[in-house]
Amino acid sequence: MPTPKDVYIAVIGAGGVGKCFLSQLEFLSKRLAANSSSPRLSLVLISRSKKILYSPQYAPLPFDNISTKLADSTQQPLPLTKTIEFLAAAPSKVILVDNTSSQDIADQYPNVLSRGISIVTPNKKAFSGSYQLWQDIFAAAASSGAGVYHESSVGAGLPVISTLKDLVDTGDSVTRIEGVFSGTMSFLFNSFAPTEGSGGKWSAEVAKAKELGYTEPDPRDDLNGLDVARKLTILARLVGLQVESPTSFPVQSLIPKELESVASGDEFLQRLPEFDAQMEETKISAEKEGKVVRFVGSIDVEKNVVKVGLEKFDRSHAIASLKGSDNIISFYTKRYGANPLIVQGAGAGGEVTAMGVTGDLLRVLQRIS
Ligand SMILES: NC(=O)C1=CN([C@@H]2O[C@H](COP(=O)(O)OP(=O)(O)OC[C@H]3O[C@@H](n4cnc5c(N)ncnc54)[C@H](OP(=O)(O)O)[C@@H]3O)[C@@H](O)[C@H]2O)C=CC1
Ligand SMILES: N[C@@H](CC=O)C(=O)O
Ligand code: NA
Repeated sequence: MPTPKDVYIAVIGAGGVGKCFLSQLEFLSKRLAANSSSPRLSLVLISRSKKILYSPQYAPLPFDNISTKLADSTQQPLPLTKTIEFLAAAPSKVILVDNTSSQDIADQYPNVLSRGISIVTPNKKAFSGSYQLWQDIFAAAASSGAGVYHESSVGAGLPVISTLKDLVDTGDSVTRIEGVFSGTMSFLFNSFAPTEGSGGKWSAEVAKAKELGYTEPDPRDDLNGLDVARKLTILARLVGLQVESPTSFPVQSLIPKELESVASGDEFLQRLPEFDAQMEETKISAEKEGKVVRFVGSIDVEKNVVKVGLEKFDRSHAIASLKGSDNIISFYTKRYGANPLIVQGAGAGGEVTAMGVTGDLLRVLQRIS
């Protein structure tokens, strides 16, 4: 029999972020179990595209070798609607952790939340899809009392969304947000066009970024600028701008014209070396001015202008001298004046992204238990 302290956890997606999340969840549930007044976490469902592992009676699934057990599971996959039914029927509170980049799952958030199931996720699709979906999500959460948290949807585990919410909720007036919002783009330009030395080949750096787990499941979603556009859409909405979609403002794509219609991400990566000369030209043109090129985004709140694309920077500029997959996000506000509040650090990677998801899980626990 469940006790009021039991909280059931369902995890969809066990890739780069999902696997790291599971090990952090194991750590957290052990830590909470050591304190008798803390909620007791039970993992009751885990799934991937074509695999599922769940306990029909909501008995906790043991954590040991959970990814292997999922891969070997012979349980019949449940359609998403059945998964939601299963969770809604649980005899205790439930938190759904969406570690996918699926739009289909994101579209179900209003339904999930209206059934009283809380959500934590690094998936940007729900919060940067149509403005109607954004409104439906927060309306469903408000009426059911379920929590919805998505810190890792911008700047991975960096405290970007929580910082912006604190600024807004304490009455500061945010006038401008700008910086480097993509771990992949940061890594690519820091290694392809470093402030010192000559840098690697563009296509080879793209392949490395994918291997390191920085890119979206399909790296074209990073290179076409859409990933950054999604993050800016989320931040713009949080400061009150009614941005309709991530394609409703100027976004520069780095996908060569000739590769725009290739069928798969793998074919795209295979053919990318044919177009290295194009990016090389962009780099050389900046070098001729003594500068380096970087992929940045900005939101001018007062003018309601959002844009994403390449810009040239002096080598001494903070954006030019970032390292690895670091993001840098500057919040200009009335309270902070001429010196912005700056958040900086790793903006991609399984562990740091999962940390933002696990931190959000803690926030939901504080709220519902
Ligand atoms: N990687 C990073 O640094 C960051 C990632 N994020 C976000 O985190 C999320 C996960 O990224 P990442 O772990 O790198 O991606 P991966 O491609 O490594 O993992 C995605 C996982 O989701 C599963 N999946 C996809 N579609 C479905 C579906 N319809 N039903 C069930 N499972 C599904 C995949 O299963 P299968 O393998 O079986 O197909 C896989 O286990 C994305 O939304 C991404 O934007 C956010 C910040 C940083
Ligand atoms: N692909 C994204 C992952 C985090 O959102 C990035 O590189 O920033
Ligand atoms: Na974040």
